[in-house]
Amino acid sequence: MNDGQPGGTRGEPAGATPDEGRARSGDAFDDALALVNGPGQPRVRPGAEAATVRAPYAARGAAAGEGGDAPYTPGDPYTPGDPYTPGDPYTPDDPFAPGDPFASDGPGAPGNRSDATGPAGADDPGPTPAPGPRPTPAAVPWHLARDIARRAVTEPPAPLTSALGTALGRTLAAPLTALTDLPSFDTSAMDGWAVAGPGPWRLDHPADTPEAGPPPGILAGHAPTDVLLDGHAIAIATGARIPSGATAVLRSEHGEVRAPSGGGRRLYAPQPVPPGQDIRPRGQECRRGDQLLPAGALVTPAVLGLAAAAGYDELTARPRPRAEVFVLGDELLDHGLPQEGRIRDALGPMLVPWLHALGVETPAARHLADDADTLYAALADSTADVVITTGGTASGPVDHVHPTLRGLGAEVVVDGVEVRPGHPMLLARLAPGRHLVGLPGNPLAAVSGLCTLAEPLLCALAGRRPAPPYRVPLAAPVHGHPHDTRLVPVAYRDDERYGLMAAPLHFHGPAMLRGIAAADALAVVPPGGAKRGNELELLELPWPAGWSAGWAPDAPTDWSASGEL
Ligand SMILES: Nc1nc2c(c(=O)[nH]1)N[C@H]1C(S)=C(S)[C@@H](COP(=O)(O)OP(=O)(O)OC[C@H]3O[C@@H](n4cnc5c(N)ncnc54)[C@H](O)[C@@H]3O)O[C@H]1N2
Ligand code: MOO
Repeated sequence: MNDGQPGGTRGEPAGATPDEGRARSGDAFDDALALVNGPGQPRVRPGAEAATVRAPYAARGAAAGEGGDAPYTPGDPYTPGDPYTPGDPYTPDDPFAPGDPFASDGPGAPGNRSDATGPAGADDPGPTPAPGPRPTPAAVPWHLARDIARRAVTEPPAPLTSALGTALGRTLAAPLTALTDLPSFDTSAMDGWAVAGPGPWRLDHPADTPEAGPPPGILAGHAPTDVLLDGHAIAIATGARIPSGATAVLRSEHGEVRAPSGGGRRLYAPQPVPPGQDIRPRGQECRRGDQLLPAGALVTPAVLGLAAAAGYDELTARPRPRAEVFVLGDELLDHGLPQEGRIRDALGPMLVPWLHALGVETPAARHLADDADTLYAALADSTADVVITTGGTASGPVDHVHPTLRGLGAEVVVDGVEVRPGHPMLLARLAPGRHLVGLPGNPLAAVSGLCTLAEPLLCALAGRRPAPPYRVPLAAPVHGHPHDTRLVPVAYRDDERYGLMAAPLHFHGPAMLRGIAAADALAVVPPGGAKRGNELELLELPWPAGWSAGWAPDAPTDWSASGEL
């Protein structure tokens, strides 16, 4: 079946000959994009302004969202030969294009779990309750699934008080209030002279310093006690405390020192010096007691710096959630080339650092044998806040997740989500405060489950606020599933005419990682699809936040623990 690869030669980038697709731009990202989609476009990271809704088509009214090809005028820079245009091979090969053979994975396909548990149609007798001590819920819409996952946490783990450095990546449990005014004294913003009143000024030497040579002046860290008299000046360094009586600071490059014949030194300024110039007044940034950040803010390196400046030695913050990853599947290899029906584990190497990037403490993934007893023991023994399993969510002969959850008496909170890929994902409550997220085994389906269920759950466990929805217009149309939401890898591109846009990437089949590996985000495509120019919600991939929070991936997957392969 077509697993989402573009048309033309199977496995070649869409809209390009094989050679074109592999042209190198010299830029790693453009090369990656070219490998995925054909010749690349410059990469543009969204800046602060990009966090707001950008609506390049908004002025064209409803046509942008509903009116066929209305937004595309002749001469549109995307039309001829653009790798993302409607005529691009991307479109007919889309897994949800009518008549696409991939549709056999769709909702009408025989044996599709979602059909068994999804919303009832006119003749549908409704979901059949699964056997076991607890009824299992029907598949839920994608937005609802995220909401349920977020609300599954009734009480995040108790906050801990620790030295500043160890609070990195935790979440503020209470607002950060200033313990001092900032700056805590009137401060010189420049190297130069503190002056009192209008010039020229008589240059003071601090007590006990020789008259000859440049006056040492007031340095940062000093606490001047002498009052600066009107008509006097004294050298001062950036960050030094302004002496009382001073009215301004004159920058060193703006003043001239002369030594008149009568003795002493005089300081001249070519321009009048306005009162307050280059003085940072006490309390300019905050007053003691001001709220600097709300509870729920992530403790980033910048937050640590602010907290230190504001007088904190310790922070009280909610700990990073602890997750464990169990990789299921006897077919998985941890090294070398796929052989004899066995394939490489793509999920252990991906999920653990992905969780680190989300600010989650996660040891190396454990590979468990496809054996119900092994899974039962591992789940029963785990003390993690969240256990993440991969594979075994469907109803194959070695899909043990559902029966094991029943055996453990776990409450299945979400059993299937109306999203492609990844619809067999699940969320279960193992015990009060402990959850399991079951990710489907297909690698992009696992990413979908991670973003749909694990990320909101972990965000709530960390006591963090959910990020506000982020919407960007699509650079090309995307087919929709008839009933389910789709998550499609996209890369940002900067459009001369329309600004930031999200370009859908090829190789988005459930078993493929090639698209997501080149992506900036996953676009949330509503049932029925989206046209070019439609603004779609994006789930940004967490790399910048994760890497800046300073975690490195742990040791590689441990394959040797007892009871495991
Ligand atoms: N009768 C049905 N069969 C399937 C359905 C269904 O609704 N009814 N859904 C399909 C969908 S959609 C998905 S997704 C998968 C989910 O299957 P499981 O979660 O049970 O996963 P597995 O069967 O173990 O594996 C599926 C696929 O992924 C490969 N895999 C598994 N783990 C890894 C890994 N760590 N690294 C790389 N690849 C992995 C595995 O070899 C399989 O090819 O079920 C469908 N079937
Ligand atoms: O399409 Mo499955 O949902 O491959 O995850």
